[in-house]
Amino acid sequence: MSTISQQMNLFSMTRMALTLGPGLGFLFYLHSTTISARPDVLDREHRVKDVPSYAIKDTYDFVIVGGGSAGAVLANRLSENPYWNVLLLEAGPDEISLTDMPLMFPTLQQTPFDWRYRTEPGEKYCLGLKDKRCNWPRGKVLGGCSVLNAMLYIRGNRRDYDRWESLGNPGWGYDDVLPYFKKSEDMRIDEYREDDYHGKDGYLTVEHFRYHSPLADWFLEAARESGYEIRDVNGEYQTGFTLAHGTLREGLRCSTEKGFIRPAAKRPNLHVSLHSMVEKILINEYTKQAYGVVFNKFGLSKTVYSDREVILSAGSLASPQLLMLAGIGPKEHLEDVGVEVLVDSPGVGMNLQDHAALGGATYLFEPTEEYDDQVCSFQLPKVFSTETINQFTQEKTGPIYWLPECEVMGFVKTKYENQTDDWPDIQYFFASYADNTDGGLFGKKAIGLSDELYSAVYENILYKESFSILTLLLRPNSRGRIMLKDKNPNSQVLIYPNYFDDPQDLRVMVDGAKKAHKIATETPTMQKYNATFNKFRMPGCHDLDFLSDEYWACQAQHVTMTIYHPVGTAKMGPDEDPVAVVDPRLRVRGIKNLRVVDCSIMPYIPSGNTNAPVIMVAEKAADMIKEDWGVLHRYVDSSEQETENENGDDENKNDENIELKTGQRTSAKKELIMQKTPARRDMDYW
Ligand SMILES: Cc1cc2nc3c(=O)[nH]c(=O)nc-3n(C[C@H](O)[C@H](O)[C@H](O)COP(=O)(O)OP(=O)(O)OC[C@H]3O[C@@H](n4cnc5c(N)ncnc54)[C@H](O)[C@@H]3O)c2cc1C
Repeated sequence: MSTISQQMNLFSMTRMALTLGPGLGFLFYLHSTTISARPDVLDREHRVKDVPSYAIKDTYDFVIVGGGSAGAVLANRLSENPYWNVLLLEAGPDEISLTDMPLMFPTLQQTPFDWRYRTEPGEKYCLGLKDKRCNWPRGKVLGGCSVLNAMLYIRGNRRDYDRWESLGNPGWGYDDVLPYFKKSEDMRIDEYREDDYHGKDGYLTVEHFRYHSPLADWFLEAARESGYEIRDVNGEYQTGFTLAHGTLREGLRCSTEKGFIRPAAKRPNLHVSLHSMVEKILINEYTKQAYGVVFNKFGLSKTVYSDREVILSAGSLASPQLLMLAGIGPKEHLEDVGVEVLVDSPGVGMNLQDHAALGGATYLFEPTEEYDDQVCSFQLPKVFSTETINQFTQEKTGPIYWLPECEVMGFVKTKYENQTDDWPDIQYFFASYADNTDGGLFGKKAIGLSDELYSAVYENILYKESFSILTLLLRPNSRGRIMLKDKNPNSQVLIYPNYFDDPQDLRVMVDGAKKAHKIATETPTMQKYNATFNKFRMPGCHDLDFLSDEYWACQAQHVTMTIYHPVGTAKMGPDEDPVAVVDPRLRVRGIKNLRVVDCSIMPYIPSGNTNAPVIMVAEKAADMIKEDWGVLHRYVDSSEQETENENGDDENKNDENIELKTGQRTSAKKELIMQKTPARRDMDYW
């Protein structure tokens, strides 16, 4: 490093250290004012009560490990049956008021709500990040990643699910899963409420973000000028652009904790135990039957037994870890780390897929006079103000309801994709935010940008009006892997994402980034605001022609950003597939009474963000579990229900035993015929 860049680096670090105090001061003031002025955010009445250790029973029908996106859905749906007792074990705490606020999205990472994973270093990715390792945030909180995520509601493409089915997974085609997307959804965007692709009676509320900057309109207009449709990308067609749809209720985050657990929190047959780190799945080595778990709560080890099933919903990193620790995994690897092999399951931890993005594509622009008194892009000194806090606490408006990281989203096809097909291979996040606009306080820390890169690329354009575009690879060919570090359940797994292992992934990314660049610089709308690419180059890419294909590829390999969607590490598949870990009913092969229900089971990553898909997976899994245990469950969709009502039937006729009265929901759209079914035990195991 030259002396000039060393000095720049030192200046940058000192400046950040000096601005950290006021930044954190803002957060503290916002948090404390919200507590006193916004009881609706705290929602004390509906919050879950952590079951104390002494009240935890010895045995439950179902023990769910992990209260994240999927686990929360299961806890609700399984405890709909009043004859079943359900225990949900979550390693983290409950949400807090800051997690509700869309603007706070990047500030939640690298905090105690985040497991703070980091990938192993590689030669082809994350080269501009600290130690050449990417940060992989994962929610350690009730609601899991749905509490840390960017709230973007995207389902993926019809073809994704048809492909899952074609691999030998009956019941997972698009026409089968669409009813479950609809079942979970409480669509509140007026124009989509009555549409065939959306549901309005589910627990997961979907809205537009309440606050937008003028850039949102410019982005949409630029996309239109580039020939793209503005449409519902969760509807009949996916290719096109849209104002972001968010998992939001009244403008605030609708995590699965808020959506699914709060309405069920008062059911007597559901126990939720927080701060409960599951360390071991108990499996009878002779019968190969799962019968409970060992977990640690506040330093005390506790064992609970399951009468029916243990369900792993600990996410794509921890579920394969717990399987491997229980002796279910690739034989050689288990032997290497000294775990006794129970089932040689070569697919556990394999098939890791993630959406990698090309980060750092920053554009400067000049707003015209009419925007003089407006916040255009997110600029920390303008947005972190008492006025913003007052708007939030007193008027329920303002930038706290904003997600500058993605105002507009697009799905496009590169030259490598069939142009007549509606199966885009690239997704864009058009952001009225860039890493220079927060002075490095949050984004830099969350991604893990190196000090050297930050000072070289951003220090000269600090707090200037800027936007950025994230280009994301929707269907990577590269595959990564999760491995155990050792036998200790508290050790984090080793993550090898292997981004760009297949060179075609880099080619697709480059073509996608160039298309985005055209939208950003060659459309009349963007030219009106003189949008230009940040001229300060990536260290490591200096020698390459600026914005040549090689330069874009180099940038992708330096600022490689996870879009936080790891999937596939315990994939489902038919018996013939030797690396399928679970069957199409999500039962772990070779073990009885053990299922995996979370992102791990996805054989291929969906073409879009993964929260809505995993919620769909959990909704469907809950029905499969009910079916498998002889509990008839029929979901009646709205049209059928209306006919029944016209015939004079009481719409709540089967609901008297079902405690669904908390929250805003009615359970009128369901008909549940519950019967007490005996647990199937092959032997007495304790
Ligand atoms: C920063 C970020 C931004 C994202 N943005 C979006 C977005 O905008 N839109 C979108 O659709 N998706 C987004 N995602 C991805 C999406 O949220 C996840 O794919 C999804 O939430 C994963 O759900 P899951 O149920 O598989 O796992 P998780 O939600 O991760 O749930 C796993 C749960 O298990 C708990 N757990 C783990 N190990 C143990 C243990 N041993 N004992 C007890 N509990 C345990 C964890 O604490 C966690 O609560 C984002 C994710 C992140 C992290």
